[in-house]
Parts: sequence; structure tokens; C-alpha cells
Amino acid sequence: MSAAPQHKDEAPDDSTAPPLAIAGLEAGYGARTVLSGVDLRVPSGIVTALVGPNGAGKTTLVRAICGRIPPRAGAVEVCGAPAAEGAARARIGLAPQDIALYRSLTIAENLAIFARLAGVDRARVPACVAAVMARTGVAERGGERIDRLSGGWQRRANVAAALVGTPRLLVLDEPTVGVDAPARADLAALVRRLAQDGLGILLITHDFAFAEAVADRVAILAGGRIALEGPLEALLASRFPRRRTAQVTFATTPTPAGRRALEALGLRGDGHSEHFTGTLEDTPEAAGDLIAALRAAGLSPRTIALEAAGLDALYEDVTGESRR
Ligand SMILES: Nc1ncnc2c1ncn2[C@@H]1O[C@H](COP(=O)(O)OP(=O)(O)OP(=O)(O)O)[C@@H](O)[C@H]1O
Repeated sequence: MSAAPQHKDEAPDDSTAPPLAIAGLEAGYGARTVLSGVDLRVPSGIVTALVGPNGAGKTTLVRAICGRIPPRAGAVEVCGAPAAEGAARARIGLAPQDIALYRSLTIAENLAIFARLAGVDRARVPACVAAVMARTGVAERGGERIDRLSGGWQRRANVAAALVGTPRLLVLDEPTVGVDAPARADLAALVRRLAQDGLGILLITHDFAFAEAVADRVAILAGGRIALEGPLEALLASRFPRRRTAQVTFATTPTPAGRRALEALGLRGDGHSEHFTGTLEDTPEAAGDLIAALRAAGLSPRTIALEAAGLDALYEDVTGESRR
């Protein structure tokens, strides 16, 4: 990361401190407590994916990180500074879920505005814009209006805007919304590159495939705290040793009796869907045994897949919510 101060608010930070350190955070609104003891650390060069059910408090956590709501207890530090302080805010780049760009302006024009807002000296704005465009790979579209760009390019531009102040912590809030498959791969490569550059990255997402593709670590927010955190592979190995995820789909929603039979086999759906998931012992007979058990229950699935357990299995195990 560039160490040269680029703008007036850029206070020197404690470069040995992690980009983000949250300890015992309690936060909420009025009488409502949303976060009740969140501990989370995002080191430099690491992508941490934060997942959690709707309403778990992910947005509230982002607000606390950006210093927009004060901790009721505990601490949120960005590069060693309390989140409410200017030195912390100057070190955070937030790419919000809603694209935060002027739609009728070009990428370069947007970045120039954000650079000025971040306090970059007028004379240094063109160099800053060029550097950010090169870093995020948007230079080839720099002269195009935001509203003429695809979802993928808009998301990239949104990330570029978050980087104009040379942050050490990048917060990506649902960066794959509206992005098609090829552009998702490009976005994943960009996120990995930014982490390799040394940024600490907090990725808030419902897109588990993207999280699995880019994250070094995952954190599951549930019940007001981080219920589980660590490298995905290690978490899977400890939670599901020799387990496989079973995905079973039906042409139509099974009857209540069929659903009860599926539940007895350890397969859960969301109540309305044709998709059921569960985890099974990873044995050579697992597939055959499952097919036989489904037949015995009078169920004829359209597809059956046995996969290595992934983030969705972990999420379901921790939150009790099915992702399918
Ligand atoms: N400004 C607010 N005032 C009062 N309550 C709020 C406010 N913002 C959020 N909440 C409540 O706090 C809880 C957590 O909301 P939050 O938006 O942080 O969850 P989330 O995990 O981001 O959800 P989603 O995945 O649906 O975006 C919810 O019950 C929500 O209704």
C-alpha cells in the first residue's frame, strides 16, 4: 500500500495495528440491541467474508465500523484508531451495496469528485484518478457514463471510488448484486489482487459461491455475535469431518408427508421449495443408500448431488437456516 499521504485528513496510522479490530462490540437502535458482543479482526492482506441471516446486523456492523453509530460497549478500531475518529475514517474505503456513483457522469469524473471529497489536492487529482483506475482495471472504460455500463463495470467503478483515499480497510457490501457470471470472475480476481496488495478486506455477502472463491476466512454473524470465524477449510474439516452435502431437488414441492420423510433422512428445505439439503457420512455407499431411502419413502427426486460440504452447510449448521 502507498504510504505517502495524499490528502489533508490522512493522519499517520499505527501500521502495526490491523486494519480492523472489533472487541466486545454492543450496538443497536433505541431499546433494540442488535449486536451483543461482536469480536472480529481483519488483518492486512486477508479477505474475510461476513455472512449472516437477514436482520442479523451486518449493516449495523458496517455502520459501527464507519463510525456512524457509537458502540454501547466494546471497541471498534480501524488501524488502531477508534472508528469515530477522522484517522479511522480516512483509512476505510466503503463500497456500499447501492452503487454510490453519479450515474450521468463518467467513471473518471466520479473518481475525481471522490478524490476531492477525500481531500486530495486539486493538482494531484488526475494522478490519483489514473492510479485508482489502473489499480482496479477500469481505465479502459474511464470515459464512459455510469448509466451506460453493465452491472459488473458499475461494481468495479464502485470499488474504485472506495479506493481513492488509499484506505487500508476495504469494506465491500454485496459487491456481486447485478453482476453476471463472467464479470463475477473478474470481480473475484480484482478482490484477490487488492488483498495481495495488502488491503484488509471485509466482504459482506449473501453470495456464498463468491465468498468461497475469494475469502481467506469466513465469519458467521448470528444471535448478535460472530458465532463462528476462521479459514473455511479448517472450519469445514472440524465441523464436517468426512461429511458430504446432499442436494436433492424435486419436480414439484413434496407433500407434508414427503417433507417429514426427508427430514427424517436429515434433509431440510425452506418449507416451500423443491430443494432440500443435508449432510451425510462420506462413504462409498452414501449415494446408493440415499437413493434407496428416498425410494422407500415413496419419493422420486429429479436430481441428487453429493458434494464436499461448503459454506452453505456451515451456515445452515450454525444458523439453522437453509440457503436453498
Ligand atoms: N435505523 C434503524 N432503526 C431501528 N432499527 C433498525 C435500524 N436499522 C436496522 N434496524 C434493525 O436492526 C436489525 C439488524 O438490521 P441490519 O440491517 O443491520 O441487518 P442485516 O444483517 O444487514 O440484514 P440484511 O441482510 O437483510 O441486509 C433488524 O432487526 C433491523 O430491523
